[in-house]
Amino acid sequence: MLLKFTKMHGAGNDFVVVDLISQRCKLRPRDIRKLADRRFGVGCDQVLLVEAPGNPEADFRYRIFNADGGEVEQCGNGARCFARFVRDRRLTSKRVITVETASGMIVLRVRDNHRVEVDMGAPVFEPGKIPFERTEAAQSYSLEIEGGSLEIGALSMGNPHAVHRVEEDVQAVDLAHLGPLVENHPEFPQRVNAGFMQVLSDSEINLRVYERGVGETLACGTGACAAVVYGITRNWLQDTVTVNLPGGKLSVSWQGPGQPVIMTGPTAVVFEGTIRL
Ligand SMILES: N[C@@H](CCC[C@H](N)C(=O)O)C(=O)O
Repeated sequence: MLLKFTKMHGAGNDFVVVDLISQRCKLRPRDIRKLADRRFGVGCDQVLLVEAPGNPEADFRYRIFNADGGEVEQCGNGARCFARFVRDRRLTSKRVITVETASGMIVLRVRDNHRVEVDMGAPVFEPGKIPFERTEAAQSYSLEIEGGSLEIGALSMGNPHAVHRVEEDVQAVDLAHLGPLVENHPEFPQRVNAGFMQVLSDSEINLRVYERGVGETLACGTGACAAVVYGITRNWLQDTVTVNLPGGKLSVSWQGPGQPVIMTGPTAVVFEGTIRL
C-alpha cells in the first residue's frame, strides 16, 4: 500500500500527518511504528490522522498515535499542525476550525505567520479522571521514586501529565533516567507525560518533557499547558506565560479553574512524501 503523508513540526515536536479523507487506508499499530521510526521509516514523535468527523458540530476528527503505536487522547503541538495541514491541503478555508478528539472538542484559530492558537479546554484535576491513583485532588502530591519522593502536580489536559518544579537549571535533570520512572509509575495506570519545569520569572519558564510512548521531545504542547496550569495554581506564575522548550517557544494563558487553556505557537512543513507500507 502506498501512503501519502506530510512531515511537519511544531517547535520541534515532529509529526507524520496523514489525510484519510482523500485517501483510504487502515493503519495498524505496526504501520504507525514504521512511520514513526527514525531509521526504517519517516521519523516522528506522533502520527496524526485527519478524518471526517463523526460529530456534526465538528469540522474534522483528529486522531493521535504516539511513536510506540498507541492511540492517545490529545496533542497540542499536533493540533496546530493539524490546522495548518487542513488549510494547506484546501480541506477547509475556515480560520476557526473545530475538531473532535478522543478527549472532546478543541478549537483551532489560524493566525498570521503560520501561527495557530488552540483552545485546549479546561484542565481536569480529579485524580480518577487523570487517571492517578489518589483519592482526593490536591495542589501537589508526593510521588515515591526509587525510595525518595518527588513533588509533582498532576492533571489532565485531555491526556495525563505530572509536572515537577526544579530549582536548578532544567538542563541538568537526568531525564533519560527520571523520565521513564515517572512515565511508568504504578500510580498512573495509563502512564503519564512527565514535565520538569524551571521557573525563570512569573511569566517565563523553561520546560523539558519526557513524553509517554515517545521519550524526550523537543516540545510538548499539552505539557506546556500542564506546567503553566500547575505553576498558576501554586502562585508561582501569572496568567500568561512564555514556555521555552528545547525546540522553541510557546505562549500559554489560563484564567483559572473551569476556564480553557489557550496555547499559541508555530507550525512548520518539513516535506511531503509517499511511503510503501
Ligand atoms: N506532543 C504532544 C503530546 C502527545 C501525546 C503524549 N505523548 C501522550 O501520550 O499523552 C503535545 O504537543 O501535546
